[in-house]
Order: sequence, then C-alpha cells, then structure tokens
Amino acid sequence: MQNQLQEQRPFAVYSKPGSATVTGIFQTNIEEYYLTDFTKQGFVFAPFEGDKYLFIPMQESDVITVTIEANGFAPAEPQPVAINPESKLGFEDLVARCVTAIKTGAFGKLVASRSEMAQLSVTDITKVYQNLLYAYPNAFKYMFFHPASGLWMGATPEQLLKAQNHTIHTVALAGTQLYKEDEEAVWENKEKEEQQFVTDFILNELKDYTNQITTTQPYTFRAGNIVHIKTDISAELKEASLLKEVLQTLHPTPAVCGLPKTKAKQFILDNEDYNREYYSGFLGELNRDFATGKQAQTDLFVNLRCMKINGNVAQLFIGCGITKDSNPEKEFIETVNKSMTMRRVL
Ligand SMILES: C=C(O[C@@H]1C=C(C(=O)O)C=C[C@H]1O)C(=O)O
Repeated sequence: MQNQLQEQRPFAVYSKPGSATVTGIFQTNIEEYYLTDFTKQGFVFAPFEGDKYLFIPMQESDVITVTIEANGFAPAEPQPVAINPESKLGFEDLVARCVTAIKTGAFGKLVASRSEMAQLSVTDITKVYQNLLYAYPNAFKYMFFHPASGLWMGATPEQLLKAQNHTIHTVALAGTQLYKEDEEAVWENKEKEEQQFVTDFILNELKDYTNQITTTQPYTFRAGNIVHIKTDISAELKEASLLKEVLQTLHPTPAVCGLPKTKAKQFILDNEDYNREYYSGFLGELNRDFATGKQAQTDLFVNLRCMKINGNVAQLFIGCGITKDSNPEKEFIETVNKSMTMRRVL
C-alpha cells in the first residue's frame, strides 16, 4: 500500500461484512481508468454526482487476498467531540430548509449532510485501516486510493447491490438511534415511515428490470455504535445485461439522497455548502469476486461512514435522512453520533 501511494498508483483494499480475509487490487500502472463498459471486471469507485466512475481494471492489476490475523484491537471510546457552533448552526439551518421544502409537498424525504475535520493520532495510515478492520467486522471496510480522488477509507453498513448472475440483492436502510446493550430498539413512526419510503422507492425502481421480487420484514440492524431499520430485497434480473440500468436507477438511493430522486439531488447540490465528492457514491467489485476468482459476481456498497485523508487530517462525511417531522438539533446530534464510527479508529 505504501509503495502504491508513493508511486501514485491506484489501489483498493477491502474486506466484506463478516469476512476473515482482506483483498487488495493494486493497479500496476498510473493510468486513470473510468468505467464505460459495465461488463468489465474490476473495482469501481463512483461519486455522488456525475458519471465519471473511477475504475481499477482487473487486467491492469495485481490481486492479493490475505487472512486477517486476530489482534484483539478494541476501539477506544472517543473523547467527546468539541462542537463547532458555526457548523452546528449551518447544519441546523440546512435541515430547516429541507423540512420547509418537504412541507411544500415537493419532497417525500431529503438527506442532509456535512463534513468535519479530525486529526489522526497515528502517522501510519495502514494502522488506521487495521483499526477499521477489527472494529467493524460486519461492515464493508475499505481503503481506496486514486490520484483523481485522493485517499479514502470507510466502514459502510449499506449494500447498494449484490448480483450473482441473474439474482440481485439490495437493502432499504434508514432510521438511526444509538445502540444500547441489552435493550431492544423501539422505533418511532417518523423513522418507520422514512424507511418505508426507501423500500417503496427501490421496489418501484426494480419493477421494470426484474421478476420475482421478495422482501423481508423490516428489522433492527446494528452498525457499530448505532442501529438502523433494514429490509432485505431480492429479485431476478430479466437479463444479466441490465446491471448497468439497475445500478443507475438505484444510485443515489433515498437512503443518501431523497425522493423524488432527481429533484432531491438538485436540492442537495444547491443547498449543501460543500462537495460530497465520493461520499454517498458507491464502490466495490464489478463482475468478479476477487477473493475466489468467480466471475459474474458484483458486490457494491454505498460509500457511508467514510473519510478522505490528507496528511494527518481526516475529512469525515456524515448525513441523515430528513422528513417533515425532523428536528434540526436532533439531526445534528445524529451526525455527531455517526461521526464516531470514524473517530474511534483515528
Ligand atoms: C446518510 C447516512 O446514513 C443514511 C441515513 C440514515 C438515517 O437517516 O437514519 C441511516 C442510514 C443510512 O442510510 C450517513 O451515514 O451519512
């Protein structure tokens, strides 16, 4: 990884939810490849906005898979975060604007986000990635570098799309509260309704491209120090070649953007005062399981609980779903809680 960074060559290192292995895809040249042919095998890193998807093609890369050795790392509880009053006010104002826009009837839901800076306490970034690996066994833990994106890391709980030949899986994820040991989460109607919006959108979007759609009941799902409501969705693609269309209709999902999708995206671009870049984009394996070498397997995740690292400073990206009943201060606190996912490993 250090070599790749020094020579500015793209790479992706990742470990899937529940997996005991880490796979690395190391590009052997410094070319910038973008995804144009969705039948190619490789690793994709897509931004929130636009269709310039960074791509590390299999043919141009060395692939290594290793087993994670147990090391007993226990993430420390992070120090309480010093809240910057200006960014708190700025975010609360954004949430208030979202609520007003929703109340006019123009949107069913919007996702407001912000970024904040945090200092790294270790100089070796591979150590930060190791911490992520040990802290979040059930997330998709990755480190990605490309000269066009910079260095990113994250531990995302959210699958965008898993495809094995014709069979696809996705999830509807929304609603957030702090995880409490020995206590079952109780969800308010606002949160249940918000998650149902996401499920309904996905089912409606998949209709044209798939048959035999099945869903689970919504259930509580833990992601580090917080829990969400989740519904698993499966379907059969009418044709394997529809992968591109399905991806482009799902992304960005209402879990990270809003409803209706195109208008919500424009609202976000007009109202958020920073650039999301690759946060709330998606990433992962395209048409190949690199650990096993199996083809026709796609495994993509929404880029959440992530950060961009520059020297010893990490830019953390966090957002939350807004509905007509959202309270700006509560939503701000939710972003602080979500930011702990990254702060604990820094
Ligand atoms: C947008 C984020 O998370 C999304 C928003 C959620 C919510 O509003 O409750 C829950 C899970 C994610 O779908 C984020 O973590 O940045």
